[in-house]
Amino acid sequence: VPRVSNEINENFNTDDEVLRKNEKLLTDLLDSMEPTATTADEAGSLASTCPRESEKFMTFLEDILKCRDDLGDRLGTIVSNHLDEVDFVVVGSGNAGSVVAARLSEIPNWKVLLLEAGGPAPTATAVPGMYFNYQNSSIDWSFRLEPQSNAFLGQPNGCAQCPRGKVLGGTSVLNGMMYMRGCAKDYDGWRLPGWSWEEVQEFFQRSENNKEVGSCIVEPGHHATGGPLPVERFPHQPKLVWDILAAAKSLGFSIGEDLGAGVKPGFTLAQTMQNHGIRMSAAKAFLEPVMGRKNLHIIPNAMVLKVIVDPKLKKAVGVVYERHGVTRVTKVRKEVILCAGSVQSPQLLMLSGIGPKDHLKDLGIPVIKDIPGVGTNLQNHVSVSVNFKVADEPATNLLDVDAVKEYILGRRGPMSSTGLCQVTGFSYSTTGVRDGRPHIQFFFAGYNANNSRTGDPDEIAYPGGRRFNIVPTLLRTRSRGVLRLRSKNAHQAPKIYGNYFQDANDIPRLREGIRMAISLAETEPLKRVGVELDRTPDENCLHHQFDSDDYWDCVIRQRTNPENHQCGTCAMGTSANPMAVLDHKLRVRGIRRLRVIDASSIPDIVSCNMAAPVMMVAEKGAQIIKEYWQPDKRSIC
Ligand SMILES: Cc1cc2nc3c(=O)[nH]c(=O)nc-3n(C[C@H](O)[C@H](O)[C@H](O)COP(=O)(O)OP(=O)(O)OC[C@H]3O[C@@H](n4cnc5c(N)ncnc54)[C@H](O)[C@@H]3O)c2cc1C
Repeated sequence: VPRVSNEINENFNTDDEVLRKNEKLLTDLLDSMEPTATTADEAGSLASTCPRESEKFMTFLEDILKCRDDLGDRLGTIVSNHLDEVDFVVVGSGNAGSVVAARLSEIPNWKVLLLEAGGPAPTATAVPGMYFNYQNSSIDWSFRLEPQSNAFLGQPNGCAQCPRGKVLGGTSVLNGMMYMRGCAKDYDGWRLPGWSWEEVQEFFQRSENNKEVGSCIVEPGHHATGGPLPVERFPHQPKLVWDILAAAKSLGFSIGEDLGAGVKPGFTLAQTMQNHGIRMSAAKAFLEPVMGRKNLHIIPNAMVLKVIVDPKLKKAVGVVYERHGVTRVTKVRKEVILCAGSVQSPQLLMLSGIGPKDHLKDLGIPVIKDIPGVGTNLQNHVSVSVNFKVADEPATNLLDVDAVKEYILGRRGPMSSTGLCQVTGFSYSTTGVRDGRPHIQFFFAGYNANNSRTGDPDEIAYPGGRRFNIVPTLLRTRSRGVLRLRSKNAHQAPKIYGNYFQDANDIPRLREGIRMAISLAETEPLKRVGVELDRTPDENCLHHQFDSDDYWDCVIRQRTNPENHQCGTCAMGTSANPMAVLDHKLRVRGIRRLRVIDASSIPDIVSCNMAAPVMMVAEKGAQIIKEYWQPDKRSIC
């Protein structure tokens, strides 16, 4: 191995002959490992996610990755035939749908059909270093927000992006894998029976296989080891990660918080939803191990067009879906469960005649149930990216041949992590109430091993030195967005109005986050390694003095970054709340046999990333369904 590694290092460049030679060396190297099978048909190639000049190397890399069957999506190899009638139809295989389908199919005499609009996950999505590659690719719905007069002004056409996974595993195939739960006040504040922080812990833990129980990052009593979802820190950290944590410590923040035990002010390395350097999407964690179940049927590339609701009985009786141009109907004996996410669950309800009656009438959709709250209450975190540089550090490529070998041979090295994205921090703002819920979260981005032209360790990825970003993020904003149908065509993306910065406190508070990010960069541990604010002014804010409050407010409006934590568009609520779409058992109000279980069901956004909370909702939702249909068996599994 060392001999081959050295030769490749010495010789690697874009020259065809050398490339072929190195290919052979790596092939020989790989041949000495266990033989592996190739994966099923894939939605998008790795090379297509990179600039054209990287095509040769990235194609080569993808071929190597495909040699490892621990990376591929085995789910895509099994495609169910159409079924006329089942017990449950689950729509969408994302963070929620994978959990719901896996849990319901634990009951052997329940026939469960999972319909997913996307196909199998491309092999390289399993590589944490490729975290950013697949946004805006063929497995991303690539939604866009409607333009606003005071936000994302610098984005093309004033439209911000809203990535969502269109693939088996949904957005859990695109996300940053960070695992965290929010804090007690978040859930207690929902004021819904059965959903307090204390009551939902059981459902977080049901999913979890925490591989670091007993380590300093895992507080005793909050975690479990028996679930399908591996949770642990990445095997690799760039050195700057430790400098950032030292910097936070020097500002008085605690370090090494357990984000599963309840987020609080402090900085830490997040535990992540991966298994020693392999992304564990919800599909991979929950569905792959049970894909042999005879009663679990999965149909990828099946786009649900609407739920069929009996208008007299007010009862869901089935779904209409389309696959490869053919439209089909599947009926249900028990329930339809929408797990299509915050954008498409409300879209599907409205397409099915359930939503604000005036809006439906305007589009010529027959109204079956007037529920004004459908599509309202859209909540999200909002952030802005601040650029820093590491003076004098050349931005050499982190994806080189050594990195490939380290990953292929041991699932270690820069490809086995998301670089700086694994660090996060929480803080109160100086003006907000300190009630246990932090106001600002910090994300970081940089040091990703995700693209290379040549695989040469000396290749410069970005001219002008190493760059990274600190991304202060508002966790508690009172601004609320709305989602409306563009037309009654299910293939047309709905209109998403984010309505960011409606609340007058939001911009000053986000500016405070920017100031905190700059203070972090000015601490001794980061100054020592050459970190400094990138003082290249934003070209749209040149009319303000750099670093003045007005300048940063302008940057916030230009470079507004809607986070990826959209929720609340089919919110649970009590009968006293006229805008509630679901009751506390996730049932659509006034319609029988129809539930929504996903991020859209969450009534009030939690103080952190959303994947683990969504999976908790799914675990609890599945339990509620089991108890309803099997009232004599209260604790199955
Ligand atoms: C770039 C990015 C980074 C993120 N990073 C993190 C992170 O590090 N940690 C974290 O906790 N959270 C993170 N999140 C957020 C988290 O991933 C989402 O909140 C979560 O995945 C939402 O789960 P869901 O089940 O509601 O929806 P999704 O996972 O989006 O699932 C919805 C599924 O339904 C399918 N579908 C939709 N419409 C139809 C239809 N009509 N017919 C059939 N199928 C349909 C979709 O294709 C999709 O598979 C991130 C999100 C993004 C976009």
